[in-house]
Amino acid sequence: MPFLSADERQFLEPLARLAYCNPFTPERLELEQAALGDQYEVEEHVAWSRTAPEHTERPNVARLTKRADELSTALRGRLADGRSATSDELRLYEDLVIYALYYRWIATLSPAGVGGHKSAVASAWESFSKEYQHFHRVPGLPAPESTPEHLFACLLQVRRAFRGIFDCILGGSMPAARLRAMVWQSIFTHDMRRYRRVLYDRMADLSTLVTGPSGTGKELVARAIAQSQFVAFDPKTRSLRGKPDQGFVALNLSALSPTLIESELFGHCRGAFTGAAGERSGWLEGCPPHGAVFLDEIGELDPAVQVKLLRVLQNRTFCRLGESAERTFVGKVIAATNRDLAAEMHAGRFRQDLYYRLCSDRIETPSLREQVNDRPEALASLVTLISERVAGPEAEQLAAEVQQWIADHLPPDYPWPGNIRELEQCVRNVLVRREYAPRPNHQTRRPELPGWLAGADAGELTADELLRRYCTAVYARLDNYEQTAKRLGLDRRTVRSKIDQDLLAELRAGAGD
Ligand SMILES: Nc1ncnc2c1ncn2[C@@H]1O[C@H](COP(=O)(O)OP(=O)(O)OP(=O)(O)O)[C@@H](O)[C@H]1O
Repeated sequence: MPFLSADERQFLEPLARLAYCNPFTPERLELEQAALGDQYEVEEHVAWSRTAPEHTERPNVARLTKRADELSTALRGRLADGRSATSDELRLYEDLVIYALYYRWIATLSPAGVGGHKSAVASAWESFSKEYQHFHRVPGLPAPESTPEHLFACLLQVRRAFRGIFDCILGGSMPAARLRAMVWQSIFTHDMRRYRRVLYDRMADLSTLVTGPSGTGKELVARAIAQSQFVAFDPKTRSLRGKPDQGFVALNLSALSPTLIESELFGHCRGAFTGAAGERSGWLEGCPPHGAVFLDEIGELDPAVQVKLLRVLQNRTFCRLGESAERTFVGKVIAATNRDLAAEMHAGRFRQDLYYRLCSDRIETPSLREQVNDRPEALASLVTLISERVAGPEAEQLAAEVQQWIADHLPPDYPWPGNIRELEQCVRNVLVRREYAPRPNHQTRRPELPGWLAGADAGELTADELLRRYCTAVYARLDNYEQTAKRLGLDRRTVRSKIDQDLLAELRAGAGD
């Protein structure tokens, strides 16, 4: 008698593929349907879109997990009774156990557990490892492909990635759904089995380039990828070997001069430039193996810094400004631009070798207009989701007011040049003033450089003026002398003496823009 009945095999084969599929693609629904057969319930919403409930709350998933639980127990019993199974049947058994354990222990983790909080992770591990041993310590069963701690770390990562993408990247249109699926693929590739076996700690070698118009979530995507990187689990301390939410730093390259970019990225030693009173480590140095440095507006990077960045991507080495000692970068680079980088390369403004190095993985964020053209209701659903963030329990009423305002005042083909950022602004404006004033010639791209740096770009500033403006700009952001001094590697008194009060007032007034 075969180890698996035809009916069990019919359930297990799609389930094994389901355990490793991209949850943001329609393939997931097809596999659920194939596994459940007649029991599959057609759901009102397209389940892979953002308008659907979280997958643990879906009736089809509840049916699948119930059957997976029952079957894993039954099959374990058969193995313990000495029934022989083919290698293919054993592989299906292993995938079934992974699916069942994920839904029993990982998918139910609290947000603290998903974020890597020690006690929540430790208690999930306790239950998980017990069950894991129960299903795998069966006489005659070959050792599974992964150790329990590695599998646990991978499943926690899957959960972190799912939550990060599902919660942050909004939109119920096909382009938004495709974006979520692409972000998932950037994290795990298209082959999650290979990822679990060999790629999990090599993904930092692949840089990601995010392109798309301003305000479409490029930084959001970068953050979701960074916080979903693999973090190993240590069974001795029963904790993760790193904090998943503490490895993301973002640098806006259009707002800084080449020297300041170098200082921020690579760090500097004492005296490397005027005002560098002490030494300071840069973002590359402080980035953990599971972290990422986000380089926004990469298309505006000065050619001299492009060369140094290429070296980082090729050899993973760099030097602090003013030093010759080589240091190593262990994280991932994620870059973004709303420029056409290929055109920049053809025009000779962007290095070809750097371009190809950055393009190993590309993601394109869709404009809001693209989303609305695909599905007109996408606008209303985005307004609702944004209203939930802004007004909490009063979201429904606010969303209705905003939609009414949009219908009364904007043409149906309004282009939303500022994309989702602009829609957020519109929701907030209607909340506060009951109206929104779109700019007639809304600038979709940022100016080349902010006003406070324009003189530097033209080569008109003295080093002291540049330092004054930079100190003021960083102070305007941090609002604290101590932290500004630390960030800039200067002493507190120097920072205080450099603050330009007029510029500070100007920057503060423009902060809400
Ligand atoms: N798909 C999205 N889902 C949810 N929020 C979004 C989305 N796209 C953009 N936003 C929101 O819009 C604002 C701008 O997003 P973000 O900074 O990531 O855009 P960007 O493409 O990096 O813009 P820029 O090119 O101007 O730097 C943020 O408040 C973000 O939360």
